[in-house]
Order: sequence, then structure tokens, then C-alpha cells
Amino acid sequence: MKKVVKFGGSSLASAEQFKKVGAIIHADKDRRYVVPSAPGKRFSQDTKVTDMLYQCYELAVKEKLFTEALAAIKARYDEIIQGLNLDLSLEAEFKIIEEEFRAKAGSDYAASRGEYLNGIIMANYLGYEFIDAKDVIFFDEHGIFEADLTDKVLSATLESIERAVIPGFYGSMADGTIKTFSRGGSDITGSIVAKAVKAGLYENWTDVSGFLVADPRIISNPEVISTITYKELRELSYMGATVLHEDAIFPVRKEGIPINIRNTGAPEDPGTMIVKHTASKPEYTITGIAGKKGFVAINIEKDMMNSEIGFGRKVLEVFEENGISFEHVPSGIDTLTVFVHQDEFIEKEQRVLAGIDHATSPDSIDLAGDLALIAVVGRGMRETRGTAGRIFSALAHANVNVKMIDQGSSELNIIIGVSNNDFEAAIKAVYDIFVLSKL
Ligand SMILES: Nc1ncnc2c1ncn2[C@@H]1O[C@H](COP(=O)(O)OP(=O)(O)O)[C@@H](O)[C@H]1O
Ligand SMILES: N[C@@H](CC(=O)OP(=O)(O)O)C(=O)O
Repeated sequence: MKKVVKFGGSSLASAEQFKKVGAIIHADKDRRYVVPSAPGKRFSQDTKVTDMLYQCYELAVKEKLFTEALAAIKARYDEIIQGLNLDLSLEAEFKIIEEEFRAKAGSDYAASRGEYLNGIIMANYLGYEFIDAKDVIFFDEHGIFEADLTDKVLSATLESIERAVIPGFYGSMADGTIKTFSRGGSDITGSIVAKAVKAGLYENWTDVSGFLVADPRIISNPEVISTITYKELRELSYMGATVLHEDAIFPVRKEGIPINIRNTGAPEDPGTMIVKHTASKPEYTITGIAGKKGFVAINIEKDMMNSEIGFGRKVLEVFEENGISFEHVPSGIDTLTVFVHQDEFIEKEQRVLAGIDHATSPDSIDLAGDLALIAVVGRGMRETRGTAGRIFSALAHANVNVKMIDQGSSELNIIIGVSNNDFEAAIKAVYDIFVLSKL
């Protein structure tokens, strides 16, 4: 069986981490295709190389001195090369990067160098072939990922290569311009490679022992989810469970290739299996909880709204015209509320409000900001009566005021809107009622 293994930045932050990764790869001969991220944080106050690259390029664009910032990035790689005793120099690579920064090659080019250089080191360390992602991962002229072309070229390229390192996070457009996925996008590259080689398993190695029921930065020592479906996972990762990029399931989903989240620091732990279907019953009624802060609700009221055909479309068109995507649109008889990201909305607020006024002549519009959305997700919720009731009584006990409820018709998730200040308390209350009380 072929396995594709992606290692996140936390797994490749130092020479010591690289050694653990090397041991993991050598422990299983099926681990043939390796997708590395850029070096991440070595300790909590450290800076990821990707962020250092963005900052350095920002200086270059402003025509400020950036050589020191670039030297600090080079030092991160040199430390790894020395720690691994490799006969490798990145001198020439950094010369090219410096020239490209001066020529303002783009912030995507800048960020992509994190994975590119780490890929060169990884290939040298393992004795695997290095494949530059710009030659096998493609985007169209609008920056949209080209799945079919990529799959064709990548599978043909890897067919004759027994073992290879393909850096994550970036690819190229037809004119050669480097383009990255959104942040955390090496997870997507891993999935694309798994599809192209028809892998039996896509292992995604990180710094936690699997997908956890809740964010470990909010709940201490949360339980590990042993098996989760692609659908549940997408809901959770979209809503802030950053361990896997929310788009990483698409390439493997069609082929039904399972993803296994594993811990580089504890390779003996089985981690989480992410699968298409499972007969296994979840341990608790809910599979997981995730959430994000920073939303604003725009409440629109108009008498007889329910009989005005096209009302919702007119409202949503205003958001579309202003380039703002909406998250949720709960509605009543005479009210409609639109939830959007506060940072996207804030600078366009007056234009949007005037647009809604003009398009729908409402009786009133009011705004509620600083809201958080929490998704409670689980394939087991459909079969269990009283789940919503339990969630709301737990929140009431924790003194959390619920501002919005939205249950998807799939009954796979319940979305709850609370104030930003209540975010952590709400997640804790839901976690406690289902996991600690074993419901
Ligand atoms: N539900 C969750 N399960 C596991 N980890 C989570 C969850 N929600 C948030 N996280 C965070 O995601 C981190 C792993 O993702 P990330 O930092 O992108 O790792 P990597 O550097 O390996 O790509 C964990 O250290 C954890 O803090
Ligand atoms: N290095 C990129 C891409 C990535 O996926 O990184 P990580 O695997 O460390 O989340 C980022 O920081 O966004």
C-alpha cells in the first residue's frame, strides 16, 4: 500500500523534530511520498517561517532594508542543516530569493519559499527525489486550483518515482507565477498527492494525538476522536478546528482514501481516522465542538416580510455586490438576520446598510457585533432525542446568553451564536455535558 505523509510546521521546526520525522518515515516502507510544511514554532512565543517570510517581503515591497530579516530566515534553515549534519548549502537559493524579493515577485512567492526550502532539506535528509510543487500543482489565471490538470501531471510524474518529497502549500499559474493555497494549505497538497498516487492512506502528522473533541487551547486534555466522517470533519475544521484545513478532504473524498491524523511527538498513538462512512458509533452523542469569534449580525425587520417574494435575494445581493460572504441567515416571519465576519464587514458597513435600505425599504435594521459562532457536530445527534435541549440547559447553567440557534436539516450540526465574551464558557459547558457526563 502506498502512503502519503504530510508533516506540519510544528513537526519540522528544528533538527530534533526532523530526526523524529525521519524515524517515522523509515519505520514504514509504504511512506513513499512526503509533503513537508515550512518550519513552524519551536516554542510558543516563536515565529513560523511562513510569517517571517511575509514580514520580510513586506519590507522589500516598501523598499526598506530586508537583508537582516532574510538572514534570520536563513539562520532557521542553517540550524536544521547543521543539526542534521547534511552536506547542503542554501547559499545560492537565498541569492535567488533576495533577487526575487527586490523584483517584487509577490507575497505568494515569498511565503512559498518556506515549504520549497524545507522540501529541499527533507529530500536531502531522506535521500528521496525532490519535486518542485510549481511543476505539478496548478492554478488558473484567476488563482483557482486546477484539479484535473494537476491530477494528470502529478500522477504521471510520480508514477515512475519510487520515493519523493513534494513541498506543500503552493503551485503555479500558467505564466509561471507562484500561487499558494490559503493558510494551512499544505494539508490540501497532501490530499492532492494522495489522490494522484491512489494512496491507501493519507497520514497527516501534527503536534496532537488526533482530532480532539474540542480545541485543546480552550479545554485542557480533551478526548481524542477515534473515527470521524469527512462531513463531520469539514464542519469542525471550517468552524475553527485548525488541525486540518477545511478543504483538505475534497481530493481524497472522491476516492474514499482515509486520512489518519497522527502525533509526531507520540507516533505510537493511533490518532484519528477520517473516513467516508463508518458503522462505528461515536463515543458520545456529539463528535466535536469548534467555533470562531468575530462575527456581526445584521437584523432586518419589515412587516409582512414573509409575503414579499424575493426579499432574501435582494438582501443577499447587497452582500454579494460588496464582496462579503455570509455565514448564516436565520429568519422569522418579519425578520431576517445575516451573520458575516466582522473584519470583512466593518469597512463596508455604511455601503451595505444603505444598499439594504435602498433594495428592501425595511422598517428597521440593527447591528449586533462581537459575536462568536459555535458548531456542535455529530452523526449521533440524529438518533438521540433531546440533544438541543441538553445543549441549551447546559448553556443556561453556565450563564451563557444564546443569541442565535441554527440547526442544519442534515441534523449533523447545531450552530449557536453567543457573545465573544461567552465563547470559552459556552464551549466548556457543551464539552462538560456530553463528554464529562458521558452522554
Ligand atoms: N479540535 C482540535 N483537535 C486538535 N487540534 C486542534 C483542534 N482545534 C484546534 N487545534 C489546534 O490545532 C493545532 C494543530 O494544527 P497546526 O498548528 O496547523 O499544526 P501543524 O503545524 O502540524 O500543521 C493543535 O496544536 C491545536 O492547538
Ligand atoms: N506554512 C503554511 C502552510 C501550512 O500548511 O503550514 P502548517 O502545516 O504548519 O499549518 C502556513 O503557515 O500557513
